[in-house]
Amino acid sequence: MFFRGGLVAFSPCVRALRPGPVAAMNTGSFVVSQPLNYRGGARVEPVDASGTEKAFEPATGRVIATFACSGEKEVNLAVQDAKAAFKIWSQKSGMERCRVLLEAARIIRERRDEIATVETINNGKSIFEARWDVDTSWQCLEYYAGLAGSMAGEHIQLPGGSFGYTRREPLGVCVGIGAWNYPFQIACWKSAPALACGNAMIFKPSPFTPVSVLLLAEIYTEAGVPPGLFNVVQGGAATGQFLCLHRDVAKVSFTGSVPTGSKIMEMAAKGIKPITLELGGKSPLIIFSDCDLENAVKGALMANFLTQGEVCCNGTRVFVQKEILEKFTKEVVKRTQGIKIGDPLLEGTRMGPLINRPHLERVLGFIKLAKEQGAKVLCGGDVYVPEDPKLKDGYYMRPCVLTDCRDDMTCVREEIFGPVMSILSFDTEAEVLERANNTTFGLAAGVFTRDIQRAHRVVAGLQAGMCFINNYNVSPVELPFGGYKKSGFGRENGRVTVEYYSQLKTVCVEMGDVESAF
Ligand SMILES: NC(=O)c1ccc[n+]([C@@H]2O[C@H](COP(=O)([O-])OP(=O)(O)OC[C@H]3O[C@@H](n4cnc5c(N)ncnc54)[C@H](O)[C@@H]3O)[C@@H](O)[C@H]2O)c1
Ligand SMILES: NCCCC=O
Repeated sequence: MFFRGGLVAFSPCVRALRPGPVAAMNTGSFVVSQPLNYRGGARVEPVDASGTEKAFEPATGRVIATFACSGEKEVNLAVQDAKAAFKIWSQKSGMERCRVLLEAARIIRERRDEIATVETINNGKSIFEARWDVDTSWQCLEYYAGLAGSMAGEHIQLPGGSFGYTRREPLGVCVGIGAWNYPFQIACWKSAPALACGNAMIFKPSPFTPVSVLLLAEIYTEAGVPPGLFNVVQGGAATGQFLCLHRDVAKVSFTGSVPTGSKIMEMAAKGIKPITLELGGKSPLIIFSDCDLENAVKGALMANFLTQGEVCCNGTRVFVQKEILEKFTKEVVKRTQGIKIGDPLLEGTRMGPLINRPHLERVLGFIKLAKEQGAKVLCGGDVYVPEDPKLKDGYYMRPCVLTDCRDDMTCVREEIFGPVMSILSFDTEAEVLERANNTTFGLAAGVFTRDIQRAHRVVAGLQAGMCFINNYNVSPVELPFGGYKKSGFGRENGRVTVEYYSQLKTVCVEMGDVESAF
């Protein structure tokens, strides 16, 4: 059996993890005992290893899995299997691929609570949020299933009855490398367009969150992809390097930090491989005094506190126009203090633990430095110890609101990746636009105003790939997502992502005689 322990303690619509009887998915009892690599349509132990890793349950600090990091031989086998599956899959029509992806989306929907529960246990985000992540995952599969049947080239008429046409062809074996904050969603956002375009994929999750992607691998198999089309290798930097440097890997799509993104780019350059980089951010959220205050406050909390603030596109630099600074800040603090922290599997919880102890300490370090640099803590920013004794070793903190912030402070310049909102005040539109853009990042940005002309004018001036007007951190899969500047390039979601997982072949057809120069 895959998951050991007692009985499932959630809604009756949840099925047991297959294969095997009912799984233990309570906080404090979940353990993974089956292999976490997936190759050729089945779970396997890697044939060689470059060390081992432990995965934790952030809510309790318990180890839930110990696994081997895949070595070069295992990576070679995964590539070999993916190449074999690619031969079959790339020959299927778009409609055939569409049907398989739709079936996978259906199974994800059916297993929504089970997947969300696994994600919550391994990542720490609340079950309430994890269900949203699962929804944006199956929606992504449905979206690209819909596009698969209509991927086509062009026909171009040439002189004398000759013509040309283009074929949109897959790239081959693509590699997906994921971060730990949205493990299941990231795997879906990469694999759905890759598979829809006819590619195979090898996915390497973060070693902090190795578990939920196995459910996706099993679901793809159940839905009917050829064995080897979607493989999982576990490991950290060394395993990632084997993948990126492999001569038979055609493309790498990476989600993670800027320093790692830069290394991926160097490795890809060696093989002239196309890459997609979804990197970090320090995004601005601009609140004008004519906004709907209630919505702006809700937007600011959405922009800062989802997944314990561990969200790449968070709007952590909250610029508030002076006239409403006091009123806005008071309301934000009141609502932040009301966020229910605790066991992430409880229905009422809205903030769980951070991913691990070192990261918690890093986030607390940012807050300490912010105070030293002159910021004022209006609420939170300290360790939280839940009353439930089983949670005492978890990595909880109270969400923090900082004020009296200046643009030169570390908390305003660097990505904290924790529940820390920095409030800054401004006077004019021109001023705030300049300050908002004064960053090396460019992932996202938000504007709250009732003035429709201003909203579009400001958004046009913002140097960010994903801009929100009068909302923040919603993820419709129909819209392209990705960054400007050091936040990366390439896009996930939306129609454009087909371009990043396919290549165009031009065919020139002569209907007459060759006109030779010789
Ligand atoms: N833009 C986005 O869509 C997006 C989404 C989620 C997270 N992020 C960013 O990710 C960061 C947090 O994630 P993280 O801590 O997992 O990032 P990270 O860069 O430390 O690791 C990301 C992944 O890269 C792998 N890796 C590390 N070194 C590697 C190497 N040398 N070669 C190949 N692979 C390597 C890791 O094992 C992991 O799977 C934040 O900066 C966040 O903003 C961005
Ligand atoms: N829901 C999108 C989040 C991606 C960044 O972390």
